[in-house]
Amino acid sequence: MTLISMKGLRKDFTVRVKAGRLRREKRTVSAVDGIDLSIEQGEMVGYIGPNGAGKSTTLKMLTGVLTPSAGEVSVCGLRPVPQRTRLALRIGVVFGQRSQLWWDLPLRDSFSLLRHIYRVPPQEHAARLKRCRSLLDLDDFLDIPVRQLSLGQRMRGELTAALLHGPSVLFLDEPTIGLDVVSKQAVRSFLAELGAGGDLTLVLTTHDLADIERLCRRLVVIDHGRVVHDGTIEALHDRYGSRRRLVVELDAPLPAGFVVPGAELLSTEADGRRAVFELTSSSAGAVVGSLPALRDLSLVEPDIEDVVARLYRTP
Ligand SMILES: Nc1ncnc2c1ncn2[C@@H]1O[C@H](COP(=O)(O)OP(=O)(O)OP(=O)(O)O)[C@@H](O)[C@H]1O
Repeated sequence: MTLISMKGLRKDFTVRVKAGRLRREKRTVSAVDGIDLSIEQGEMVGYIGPNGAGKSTTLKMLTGVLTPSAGEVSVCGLRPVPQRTRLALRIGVVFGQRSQLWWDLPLRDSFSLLRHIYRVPPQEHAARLKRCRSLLDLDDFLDIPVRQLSLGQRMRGELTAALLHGPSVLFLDEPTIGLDVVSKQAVRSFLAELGAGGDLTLVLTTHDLADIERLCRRLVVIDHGRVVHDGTIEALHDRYGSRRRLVVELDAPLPAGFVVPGAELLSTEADGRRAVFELTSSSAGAVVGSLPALRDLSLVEPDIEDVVARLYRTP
């Protein structure tokens, strides 16, 4: 079942730019420039792109914060702006930079207020909160006012707040921004656990590609407000010719002019006792089989950061 649909979605902003010492002229910025996309129930989609690509603007249109300039958008069968109140019951939203919690209240009280606002039956609320408390380790800071929480603690609170009414779709804008390694892992594991149920649909924007690798089967890359890739991470590697690397340690230096068909020797170090091959069409086994005096080896998977950086640079 399609839960999110965008057809020819556009958002133009009119901005005033300096055009001389005293003059300013109007210019139109197409933040989202004709996006067609549909997302099915249960999909976990990474929505990425360089700064200013239009990610937040898209999320704002999907969540009813911004009215599109043109095109159609529907989320859970609703039109986000005119049906915003009904939509709020079906979606959860976490914008990393903004809070939906009450700054002066302890987390526990924020959660209880949200139960009243969304009119969640007490048992349902209690069951969801229990799950979040255990998966996100909330108990140590449930009674502390939100303003005194660390960023990582607050983010765990934000995720809980976004889920207590049982939304079908979760929109996350940079949920791990500024978090330390441990908190990032806690947030990712929590989201992975939620996704494992197969019911929750998740749209995630992030500049941290480890979030995507850990969570998302599908990757949508946008640039200048347009979709430039829509597919799996593997498809991205295939498209950009990413290749695995084989690093070998040898007991004797690699013979001069050493060649293996289907692999390219990228570099040698330690007087030829360490060599790095890129596997073009050959298997690691074929290279290893032809190496003299092999002591140790490791295979390095292609790095998604490199591929995405190349994609961002492609005009
Ligand atoms: N309210 C606004 N008024 C004018 N221009 C805007 C407004 N909001 C966004 N823009 C412009 O629209 C473009 C897309 O911005 P958006 O915030 O959607 O990008 P983003 O992909 O989320 O970027 P980032 O990764 O930096 O958060 C940018 O050129 C931005 O300057």
